[in-house]
Amino acid sequence: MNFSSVHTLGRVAWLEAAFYAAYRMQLPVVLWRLPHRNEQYCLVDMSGGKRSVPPSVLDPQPSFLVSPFVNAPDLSDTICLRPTCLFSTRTPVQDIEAQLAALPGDFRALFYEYLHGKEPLPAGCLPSWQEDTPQEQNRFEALVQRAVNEIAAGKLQKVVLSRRKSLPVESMPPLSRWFASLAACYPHAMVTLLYLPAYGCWLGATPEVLAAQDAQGIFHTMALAGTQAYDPAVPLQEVAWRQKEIEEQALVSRYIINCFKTLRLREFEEYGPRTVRAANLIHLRTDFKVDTRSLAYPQLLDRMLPLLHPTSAVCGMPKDAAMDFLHRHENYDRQLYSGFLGPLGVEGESAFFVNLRCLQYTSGCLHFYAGCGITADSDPRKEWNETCYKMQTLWQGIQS
Ligand SMILES: C=C(O[C@@H]1C=C(C(=O)O)C=C[C@H]1O)C(=O)O
Repeated sequence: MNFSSVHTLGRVAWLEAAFYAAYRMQLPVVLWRLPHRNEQYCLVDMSGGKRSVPPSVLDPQPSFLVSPFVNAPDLSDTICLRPTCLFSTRTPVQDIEAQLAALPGDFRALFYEYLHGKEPLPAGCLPSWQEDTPQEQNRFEALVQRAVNEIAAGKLQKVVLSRRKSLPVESMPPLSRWFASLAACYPHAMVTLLYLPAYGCWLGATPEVLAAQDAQGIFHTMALAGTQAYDPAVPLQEVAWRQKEIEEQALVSRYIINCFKTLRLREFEEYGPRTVRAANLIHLRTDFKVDTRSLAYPQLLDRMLPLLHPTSAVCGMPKDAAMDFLHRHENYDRQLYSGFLGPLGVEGESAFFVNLRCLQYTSGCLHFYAGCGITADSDPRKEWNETCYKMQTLWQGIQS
């Protein structure tokens, strides 16, 4: 191998090569780019990705956590990826090569074939967008109506209903190119490309922080709910919200405040609600911050994570009644959609995001996922349209 030619390649090519080599060898791998950052990271786990209670934020070893939507109360079904190899677009090439040396020879061979273009990167075409059938629209609108009726009967206050749209594809799509497009188009989002043997490939650009703790010990979570299409003619400060969205978002804020109360923590700061943009959509958002250093509470994230997931932004209120409704009526397995994912202790930071605005590639199909919060005032047609906009957001991002 000619090292000098390898060294001149952009580091992004190294991430791509590692992704496809791991995918071909059915090893867990994830690429990610945090909101408002430039660096992209890659983690490959040769141990296969074990399920466990999430490691503590105080654990000195970095990891990447992936939780399905349905998890145990102690989150023991979380997949914990440990790095056999972990590098970013800032890592010196010599360091990446030293890490690769620890990987098996067949992985390295594939890796360098992708890196040198001897093995072409997947280049499958984007399928054409197929409109949903009237049956699918009717089914979803009837589901929304059923939820509205149960809410009116006082059985629950809010439930978040979702659906999956599947498009057949002939060959593996250019997932890493789509990852790059999303990273370029959506700087505010957490952009992830993940492969897990049990779940296939997942690509997403999510605007929703579930829980994070930065290197300065600042804990952050948010209540994000209420959705409208973004209209560039209306400044964000002038956007008007209906009572329905205001209440729906307030329920999420109340849910988060209750989590703090469970821990008897009063020292949180609350900002908002404000209108924020997420690609071609806008939402209402309240941010909550806690200075864990001044409170001497470094493990706050460990305590909050199992209380927060799943928040009423993706499940509902009360949580058990909403989950029960979803089990009885939603009629499909969300898998990783509306679960959470993110790095733990990578360069001193941990940040978990709700897995929204995502697609899954598995066995000849692309599956798009989207949901919407249902309250007593929901209109089934508007909720249907909301799921369409959310899917289109991702669709537009990968095409650009
Ligand atoms: C469920 C989704 O989004 C969630 C639901 C929202 C809503 O109901 O308005 C808004 C943001 C997210 O918390 C999704 O994008 O699939």
